[in-house]
This record gives sequence, structure tokens and C-alpha cells, in this order.
Amino acid sequence: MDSIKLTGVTALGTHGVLDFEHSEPQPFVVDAVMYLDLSDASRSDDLADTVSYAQIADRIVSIIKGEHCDLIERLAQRIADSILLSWRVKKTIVTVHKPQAPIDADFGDVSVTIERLQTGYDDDDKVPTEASLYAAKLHKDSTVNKERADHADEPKIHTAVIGLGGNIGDVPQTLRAAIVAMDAIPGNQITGISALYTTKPWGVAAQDVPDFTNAVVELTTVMDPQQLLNALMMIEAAHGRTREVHWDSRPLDLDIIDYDGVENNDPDITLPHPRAWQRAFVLKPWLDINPGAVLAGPHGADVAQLVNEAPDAQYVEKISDNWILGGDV
Ligand SMILES: Nc1ncnc2c1ncn2[C@@H]1O[C@H](COP(=O)(O)OP(=O)(O)OP(=O)(O)O)[C@@H](O)[C@H]1O
Ligand SMILES: Nc1nc2c(c(=O)[nH]1)N=C(CO)CN2
Repeated sequence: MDSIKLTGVTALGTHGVLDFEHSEPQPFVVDAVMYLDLSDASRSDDLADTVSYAQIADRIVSIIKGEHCDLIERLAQRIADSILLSWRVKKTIVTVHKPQAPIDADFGDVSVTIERLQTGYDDDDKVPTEASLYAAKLHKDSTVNKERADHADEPKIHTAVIGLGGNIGDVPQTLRAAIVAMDAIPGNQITGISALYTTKPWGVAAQDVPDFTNAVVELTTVMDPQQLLNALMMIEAAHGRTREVHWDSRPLDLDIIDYDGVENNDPDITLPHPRAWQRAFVLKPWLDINPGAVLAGPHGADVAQLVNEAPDAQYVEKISDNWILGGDV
């Protein structure tokens, strides 16, 4: 199959098992091979028919600079997952080098290489991603269970409401790409997209923070909340979200607002989102998708009622109804 090879993408990161590696950045170097059909692009000369290696390089740098992991195996997996968010890529081989790893002996380099496949792509050496396992299970269950009266083994389909926002860069374009990425995850399907809003920074004391652009989508998913949050964080990282940027400015923020009306108090994944009830920048777009929406939890109520009481109700202004098509923004 055709391929694009990107080598030597280098950035500083804080990955490693040893304590000092958590705080002292060191270089990581990544090589990635993307296997995809380049026949359309080679005829059309159009970037839309391939994947942008510049964009892949940006994703890799964001992931290296992003959230800590102990193992370069894990880093390689994050990078492979982010590459496979581009549906054209059928297979990727990712190598992560750690040339200054803390090894007492003289050494040249240490690296890991992993090979991962796009969901549904058939290959004899198939090493499935977490996401493709779901898709495979979905497929298997839907065929195997055809004759079964009870479908007890079928993964349950859940409904989640996701808040999207950002205030750095071309936010409408970033939000469109994030929606495509969410929909591309096997077992996920976007079922509703709100209008696009410009909103004043909520709960931010600093004066110089740019306005946000916000929207809300609804999706069905076979993932549990933690898996969904991991996927959303990966999409954030792919769009340059790092925890280094000042907390109130970011290219992309993805929050789980609601998941089947489930209530959960774990600070790492609180459901419904603990501040959604006070945020017109979430509630108003949610009503676009579901005018009868109800928020669960301790502050639960009809969203239509909460939106009027939210402190930022007058600072949420619609920009576009058809933004998703690229039309007017
Ligand atoms: N429902 C949820 N959706 C997204 N993240 C959540 C949720 N509940 C808890 N979290 C946790 O919140 C942490 C911080 O998330 P994030 O950096 O997006 O916060 P923030 O955008 O600065 O603030 P806010 O959550 O108020 O929008 C994440 O690491 C995540 O584990
Ligand atoms: N208007 C607006 N304000 C915010 C937003 C946001 O998305 N929109 N996100 C924040 C932290 O997630 C803090 N404040």
C-alpha cells in the first residue's frame, strides 16, 4: 500500500518512570509511517485527498509535550491513536526514540515500535486498538446474535452530550475537526450538532482573555464514560491542547456534560459536568439539539429553566446555524 513516512519529529517531554523524568524535560524523537491509498491525491493534487503530514507532525509534538506517561510504549500508543483519528490512514507504524534515556551503560538509542490498524481494516498481522476492539465486538455481536432471542451480550448504546469550546486559533475549524474525529471513533455516532456561539469568558478573572466560541453535540457511543473521556482528551491533544497553556485559554476543550443522565462524583470524571448547570454557553446550545433537555444531578432541572438563571445568559450570542458546513464562519 502507498505510504507517507515522517521521521525525526522531535520535542521535549516529561515521560519516564523515574521521578526526575516527571519534571525535567528530555527529547523524544518520533518516526511515523502512515499507510493509505494515495491514488486520488496523486491524480487530483489536492490536500483534501490525503492526510497533511504537517498536521500529523503537530499532533505528535502536542502529544510529546502533553500529559505524562511512564512508558514510551504508552506514548507510542497515544501517537498511533491520534494518527488513526484520520480515517484515511489504514495502518500506522510508530517508533518512539528516547535518546537520552537514563541508562548507565553507553548506548546509542533506545526505541519502541508499534504497528496499529484502522478499525475494519483487514490485515493478517492485525493488532487492534482499543477502539477497534469495540467495533469488532459490535460487529461480531450484531451478526452472532442475529438468531438469538436475547441480545444480552450486545454492547449497550449510550447517549452523551459533549460541550466544545476554545478561544485560541481558528476555533470554528477546530470544532468542526473535533466533531469529525468524535464521529470517526468506532462505536460513536454524532446525532445532533448545535448552532455556534460566541461567548464571554465564564468564571475567568483575568481581563485579557479572548472570547470563547462554543457549541454542543450529542452522540451515541458504546464507550463507558472513562473511555469516552480518554478519547476526548486525545482529540484535545491532537489540536494542540497542553496543560502548559494558561488555564483559561485553549484551542480546544471537550467536556462530557451528560452521559445517560448518570450521576458520578469522582473528580476525575464528574457526571453530569459539575458546572454545566451554571453555564449558558453549554445550556443554550444544548437546547438547540434537544429543546426538552433535562440536566440530571444535584442541580438538575429543565435546561430551558436553568439557561435563564445562568449568570452568563446575556453573553452567549449565536454566530451561525450552519457553521458545520463551513458556510458563514
Ligand atoms: N464531565 C467531565 N468532562 C471532562 N472532564 C472532566 C469531567 N469531570 C471531571 N473531569 C476532569 O477535569 C479535568 C480538567 O479538565 P479540563 O482541563 O478540561 O478543565 P477545564 O476545562 O479547565 O475546566 P472545566 O471543567 O470547568 O471546563 C480533567 O482532567 C478530567 O479528568
Ligand atoms: N465562555 C466560556 N467560558 C469558559 C469556557 C468556555 O468554553 N466558554 N471554558 C472554561 C474552562 O473550560 C472557562 N470559561
